[in-house]
Amino acid sequence: MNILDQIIERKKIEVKKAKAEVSLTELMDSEFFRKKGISLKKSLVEKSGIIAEFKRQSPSKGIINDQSDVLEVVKNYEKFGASAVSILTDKQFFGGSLDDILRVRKSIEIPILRKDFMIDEYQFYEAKSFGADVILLIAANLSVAQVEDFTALSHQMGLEVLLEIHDEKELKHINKDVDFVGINNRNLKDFKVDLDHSINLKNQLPEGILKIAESGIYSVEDFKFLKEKGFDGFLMGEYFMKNENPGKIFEEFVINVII
Ligand SMILES: O=P(O)(O)OC[C@@H](O)[C@@H](O)c1c[nH]c2ccccc12
Repeated sequence: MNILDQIIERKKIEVKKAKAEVSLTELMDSEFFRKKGISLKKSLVEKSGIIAEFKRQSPSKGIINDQSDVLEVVKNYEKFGASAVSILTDKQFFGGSLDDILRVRKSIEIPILRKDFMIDEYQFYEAKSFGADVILLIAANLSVAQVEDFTALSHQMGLEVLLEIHDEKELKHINKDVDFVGINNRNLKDFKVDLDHSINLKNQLPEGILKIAESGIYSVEDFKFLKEKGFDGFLMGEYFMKNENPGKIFEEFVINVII
């Protein structure tokens, strides 16, 4: 079984457990459930375009940073111009939790992307109730019909949708309602990173859709290359998180790419 399949198997068990512990009605009782979300569409064009990620560990890299405090890091991401923050909420493989979102929600005003493996409607209620504004759908583990249904459900709740694809056969998952298409430069099955492959795929996207380059952006040159090729947004995690002070590295990076 590849790692993505392992994650999904585990996720099914987690969702089942969460459902037994907290009902949908309880989730819908949250103050955030009734609040309007903060739009990434707007902030993507108005700010740096960078969606800066908080990620403690990953299956491909092991521990990346288990010392930094989520609140301190995302406040700095916001302060120095991030368009949004991405927070990994998978515990088993990425060391995160929904509580990380809850903890920071009231302290920042930029959108929060709940980064997880969405397979069940319940998780969308969770995302909204813990204060997320955007959710990720990964084409590699969803059917075309699931992407459509989950997009409709997200919009009903006021969540924006980032659909992640990695190869040509996933182009069919794109529908006119998704808010952003992300191209993952990293293959989630073998972890290989290839920026040229992403440019190739980007050229096959429908016109007018907001395009986000994801993963493996490890230098100012990588960023500038992808920007020049027409990406509107840039999802970056490890480059910042592998340092003791991710917010400081973010600040330096933004200064370098803006000049
Ligand atoms: O740390 P990186 O290489 O900058 O990548 C960030 C982000 O794109 C990556 O964490 C990611 C992209 N898609 C995912 C899906 C699941 C988990 C993680 C991801």
